Amino acid sequence: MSFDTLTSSDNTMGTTPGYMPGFGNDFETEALPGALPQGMNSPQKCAYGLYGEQLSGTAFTAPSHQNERTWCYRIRPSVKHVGRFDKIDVPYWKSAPHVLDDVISLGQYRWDPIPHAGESLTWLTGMRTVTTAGDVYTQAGMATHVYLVTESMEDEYFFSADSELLVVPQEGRLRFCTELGVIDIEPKEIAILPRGLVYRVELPEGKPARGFVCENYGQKLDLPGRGPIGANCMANRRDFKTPIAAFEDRDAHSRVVIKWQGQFHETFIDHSPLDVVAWHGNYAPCKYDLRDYCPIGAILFDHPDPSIFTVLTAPSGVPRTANIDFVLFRERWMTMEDTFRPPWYHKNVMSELMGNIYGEYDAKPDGFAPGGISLHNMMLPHGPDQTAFDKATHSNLGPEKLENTMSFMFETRYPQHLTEFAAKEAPLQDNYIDCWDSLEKNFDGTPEGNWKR
Ligand SMILES: O=C(O)Cc1cc(O)ccc1O
Ligand SMILES: [Fe+2]
Repeated sequence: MSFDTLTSSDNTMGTTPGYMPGFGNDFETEALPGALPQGMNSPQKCAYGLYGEQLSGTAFTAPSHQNERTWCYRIRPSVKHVGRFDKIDVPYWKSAPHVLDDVISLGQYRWDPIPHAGESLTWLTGMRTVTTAGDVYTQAGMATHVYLVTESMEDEYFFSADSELLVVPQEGRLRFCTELGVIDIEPKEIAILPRGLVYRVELPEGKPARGFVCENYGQKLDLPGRGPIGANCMANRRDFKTPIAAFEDRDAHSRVVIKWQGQFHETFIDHSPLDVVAWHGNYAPCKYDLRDYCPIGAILFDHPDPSIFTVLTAPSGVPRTANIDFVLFRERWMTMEDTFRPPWYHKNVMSELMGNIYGEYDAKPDGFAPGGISLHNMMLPHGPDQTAFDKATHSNLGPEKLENTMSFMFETRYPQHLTEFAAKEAPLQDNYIDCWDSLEKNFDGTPEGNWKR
């Protein structure tokens, strides 16, 4: 294994991150030989003069198959990475409950891609909350955001005590220099940043980046149970990648920003907090390539529920009713016979926020652009637009490959509330609901119906 260690003048944490395969594994990794204690967690004196420290992601007493924690061996303990806190304003990053009197969230909404604003924005200042759901104070619900990043964070670090972040890039690369190692992602990949993990976000190519974030206030994202599908397909555990240890021993005046109970706080220190030389455990960030997702689908007739495309799911406490399902609609074959193949018209007790990563989504060939977002809130009817309906009802149904398509859904049991940014600043399509305007009555009392097209 190669190690990315740094000199005190280096700010990059290496250029080629290394990863370990597996989802939720008990990993161990060291950036200096012998830095990781063997057979115990808390030796009287740690090698290299390091401090031992535990990062707990679940209650100490959580059932053992769910218990997550990581032991870090670091240059300074985390208490040295914070000082006194001052509240700061991060005006576009909102948390639930955030229900506005003059904004109507009841509706079907769609946005054009949110453009870069022409101002210099970091991961923190470039986060634009679109919806919030549930309640951050009680660790239930989520928020959805679009990030518009044009600048790397420099001598600035962040962690969210409120949430785990699921990051879905749509344009440009990102580098997460975290306490536990470095993760690079680009469009078609995702990253998961656990609650409490300190990191800095860089643009490794210096090019602006845009993408989507699902902020999970609740229990951690997990792989869905496959039930009768068995042990393979959908997202396979081995395809998730967790970074190897990397650290900085760097003295520089630095700002640490913490999101805690929906509010932002800053504190200043005189060194980099990314100083974990070795670690072991199962509470760690990871990345996943969405091209590794192996969809399971209908092979004779009918259109199954989209839950078959669940990549990750976060429980809510109500059995099989997710706080968040992350669902992927990617390239796949359509083979169903005598079937209306695109998503059916429906109303859903869950609320559905979708984003287009690239290409065309089969239910919305018109107007749902890459980078665009749609929201079909709890119990709001929706379904294919006129173009998709016409194709689905009149085309010959041979096997057809849906090519050049990758959209996703953040689905939650909680209704989603629009922020002021989403309702008033972002490029909301006023005419979105017109996409169903021309759907006609084909009913004429005869079994054949009166198909005008
Ligand atoms: O509304 C949508 O486009 C998402 C969706 C897709 C699908 O195949 C079935 C149901 C569903 O909500
Ligand atoms: Fe839907």
